[in-house]
Amino acid sequence: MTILDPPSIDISTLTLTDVPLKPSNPGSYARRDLYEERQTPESGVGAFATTKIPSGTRIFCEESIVMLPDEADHVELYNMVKELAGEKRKMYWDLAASTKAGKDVRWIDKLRDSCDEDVSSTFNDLVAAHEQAWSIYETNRFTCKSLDGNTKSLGIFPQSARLNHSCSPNVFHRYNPVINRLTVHALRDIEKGEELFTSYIDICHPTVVRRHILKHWGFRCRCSACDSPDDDEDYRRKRIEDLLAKIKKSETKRLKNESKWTAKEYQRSLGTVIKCIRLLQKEGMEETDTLGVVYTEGVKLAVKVGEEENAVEWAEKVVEIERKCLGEDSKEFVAAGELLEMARGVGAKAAAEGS
Ligand SMILES: C[S@@+](CC[C@H](N)C(=O)[O-])C[C@H]1O[C@@H](n2cnc3c(N)ncnc32)[C@H](O)[C@@H]1O
Repeated sequence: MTILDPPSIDISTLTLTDVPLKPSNPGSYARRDLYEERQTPESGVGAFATTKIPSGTRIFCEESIVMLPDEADHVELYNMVKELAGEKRKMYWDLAASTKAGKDVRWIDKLRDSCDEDVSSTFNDLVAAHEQAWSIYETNRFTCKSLDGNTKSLGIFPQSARLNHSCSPNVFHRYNPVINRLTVHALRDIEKGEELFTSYIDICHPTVVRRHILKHWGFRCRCSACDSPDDDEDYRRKRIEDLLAKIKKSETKRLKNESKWTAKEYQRSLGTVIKCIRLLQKEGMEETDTLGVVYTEGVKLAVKVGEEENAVEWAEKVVEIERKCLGEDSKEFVAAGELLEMARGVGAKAAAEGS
């Protein structure tokens, strides 16, 4: 097939509302049959596998106990935490608090204004309680994007909040707006006794940037990627970060100008995608969702340059990656299925035209 033939489904116009999402309510759970929480020597409480956990297993599927818009302040948070009852209240106040008080203290004036009785003797205690609640919130909150991706909230999921960080994680977390739960999946087989680590940050940054961002949580990461004496590994992560930015930029350009793109432009973008895939594989990031994102762009480009076999193979990988990282009830998995269908359709059409 030539570049001028459009694919049978134009993915550039596919929106989330087109994706047939399964309505489901899977309940809220943490698989305590698979892991236990215990104190670590240097990282507070952590979660440890008590049995072998196969790759792709959903270990947590948790509802938030606190969820606030991105721009909420100390007073709004405290008012929400105050309403928590019983076990949820205890869970919240038991969580780690690692962040320091911020410089913006406008919320203190707001708090004073909202106190309608004379609280002058207890006001300092009230401020300290607000600061503690805020530090817990900042240390443990997860980003929660709405189904259309346009609204960002921050939620507390108290069992998943016990997961410590690694820049070479063995589990993957994401808020799933279809089921309104945070899910955590095993990225690979995890052996009994291993600690479960998720990543709090974008692991494609080089070490110096990761260290800087992780200061927010008040620790220095000692994972294999951060302590690696291999400078090449750091170089590869920096290169991956650059390639991902390049892929994003060219995708934006392509979507704006699809009809005018030349074969050369498609080929050049595909070359960048292939380089990025190789580096992600070399860095051992083969199972992460990032690779799924890169393969997805690869599929869209491959169908345009007539590489239908690659397109189908990569789309199959996207389906497997999304199943493993996010599960079949995620919008990403459903979209991956659509992508595979499109790639197969284009392949079949090309084969029919060639025969
Ligand atoms: C979301 S909590 C994780 C659970 C926490 N360990 C606890 O005791 O509840 C984040 C905090 O855990 C600690 N932490 C997480 N990952 C760590 C790591 N790799 N090394 C040292 N401390 C870590 C830091 O204090 C961080 O602020």
